[in-house]
Amino acid sequence: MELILDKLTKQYHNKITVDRISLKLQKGVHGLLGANGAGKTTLMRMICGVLKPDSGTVTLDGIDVATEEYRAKLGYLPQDFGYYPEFTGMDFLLYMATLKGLTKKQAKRKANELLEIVSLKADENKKIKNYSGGMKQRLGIAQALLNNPSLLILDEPTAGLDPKERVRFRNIIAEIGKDNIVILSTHIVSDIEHVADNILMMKDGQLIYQGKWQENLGDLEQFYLKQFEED
Ligand SMILES: Nc1ncnc2c1ncn2[C@@H]1O[C@H](COP(=O)(O)OP(=O)(O)OP(=O)(O)O)[C@@H](O)[C@H]1O
Repeated sequence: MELILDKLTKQYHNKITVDRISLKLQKGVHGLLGANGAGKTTLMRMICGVLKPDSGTVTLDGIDVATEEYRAKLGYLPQDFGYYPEFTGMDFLLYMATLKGLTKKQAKRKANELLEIVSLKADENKKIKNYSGGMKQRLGIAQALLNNPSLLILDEPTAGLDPKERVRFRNIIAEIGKDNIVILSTHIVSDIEHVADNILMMKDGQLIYQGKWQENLGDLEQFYLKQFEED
């Protein structure tokens, strides 16, 4: 399994938001770090095919991002994910499963399985408006997993989670990353430090670091802060 970005570029007005990013990613958890405005969301939206690049390509095992075949392999939790407050967790997953083309029987089976994985089984009949931030995020991950994606994209998924939720979240992500490609963006180093197999660091639309974090470079947090200090 391989995700390939080739000179991916997006410009808004006079500002290049994503600047010729080329990358090859295999299975594992990839942590995308960058300050607010670095271009993370723009990059992720292009990887998900919801935003068309000005130039460059995105392919998963040779399949182009603009195809139905690619979409079938993709799971996406956007930053501004809209939940339906009056739905229960179970209803929401069944609804999303229908949108993704699962039959009623498949939907039921999958929803049950995922609620178990994200530890929401006991709360499946509670309305989402009564869920905590962490519970909503876990439900968001569950909906992204409905189609057994081999590529999972999570945009700032840890925003608003308390420390306990963060740990729980990390464990879920690590498990999924064993067999799939997971890309997760954040501006908080500690969110990915212990879970990411690979670090991607973005600044002003460019990748300034890519690879396993090398201990000889020192502390990741210090390195990260230094990159953004110079501005
Ligand atoms: N639709 C748009 N029109 C104009 N400018 C945009 C648009 N989307 C993003 N930008 C600009 O592109 C830059 C990068 O935005 P982006 O959301 O990709 O960054 P980010 O790293 O995800 O930051 P954040 O964590 O704040 O979401 C910002 O300067 C933003 O104002």
